[in-house]
Amino acid sequence: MKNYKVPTLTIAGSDSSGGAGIQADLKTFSAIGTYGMSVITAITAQNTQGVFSVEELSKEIIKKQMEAVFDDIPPKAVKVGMVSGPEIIVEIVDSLKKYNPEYLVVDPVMISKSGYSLLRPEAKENLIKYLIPMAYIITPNTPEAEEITGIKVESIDDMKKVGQKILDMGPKFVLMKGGHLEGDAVDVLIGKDVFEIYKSERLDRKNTHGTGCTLSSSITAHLALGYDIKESVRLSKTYITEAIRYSFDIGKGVGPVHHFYKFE
Ligand SMILES: Nc1ncnc2c1ncn2[C@@H]1O[C@H](COP(=O)(O)OP(=O)(O)O)[C@@H](O)[C@H]1O
Ligand SMILES: Cc1ncc(COP(=O)(O)O)c(N)n1
Repeated sequence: MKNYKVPTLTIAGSDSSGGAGIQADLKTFSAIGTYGMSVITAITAQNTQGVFSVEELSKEIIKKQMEAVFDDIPPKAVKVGMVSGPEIIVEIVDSLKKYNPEYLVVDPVMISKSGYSLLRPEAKENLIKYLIPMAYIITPNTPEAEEITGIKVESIDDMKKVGQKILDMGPKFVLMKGGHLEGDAVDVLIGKDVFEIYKSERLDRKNTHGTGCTLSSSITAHLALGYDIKESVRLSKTYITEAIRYSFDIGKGVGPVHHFYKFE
């Protein structure tokens, strides 16, 4: 059930073309029916054809944004996306520890669909050491899961094995996304006493800019609305599948998914 008075927060990078990052997150928070807020970590000059430049914000302004939000409108659930550099991660982790939100969804954004690195290599260690262990749920795609564990992921069996390794790093749940594998689009949810497979048909679509951002924001919004983890992932898997089905051509490259397909 929608409730536009339930606050949700995204801590992520800005995508000037509106298909991924903060912009996708806020659209998703609204489409699912929550009150969306944002802490911007970095600004990208980006469109459907690629990422052309990235400028990180200072850790001071990130801290101030977190204070401003949490002191006034404590979010029910928080999502972290692009975090860019090692100092920013430390700042975000410190603030999250201080405010201790009920649900923390971590989307370990590393490389854009267009192949641009959105996480500086020297930031990987802090992501693994500090951010991943505090997540309620982390949502890696297969290349990200490989980066985190150093193990190849080429099958659903690999997703289970590597997902378990990531679970051992401390998060409560891991959602291994299988969009980069062949065949059906299969995601695997792993927790201490939880193991669920979410399968959908693979849609033959070119416009998949922002799929990961949209899925993790949808999970965040559903958790904030009171759904449990399995139901939040199930409803979000349906949402992303339909958003991909109705994705559309805008711009000259890889266009966005349709966040508001339900409202057409
Ligand atoms: N062509 C597709 N058809 C249907 N679902 C897809 C397709 N590509 C990705 N998905 C789904 O979209 C979500 C994002 O997946 P993925 O592409 O693995 O992550 P990311 O966008 O972070 O790279 C997952 O639920 C995945 O199963
Ligand atoms: C600011 C920002 N955050 C995240 C992504 C990843 O999205 P995708 O993997 O769909 O390119 C992106 N391109 N830009």
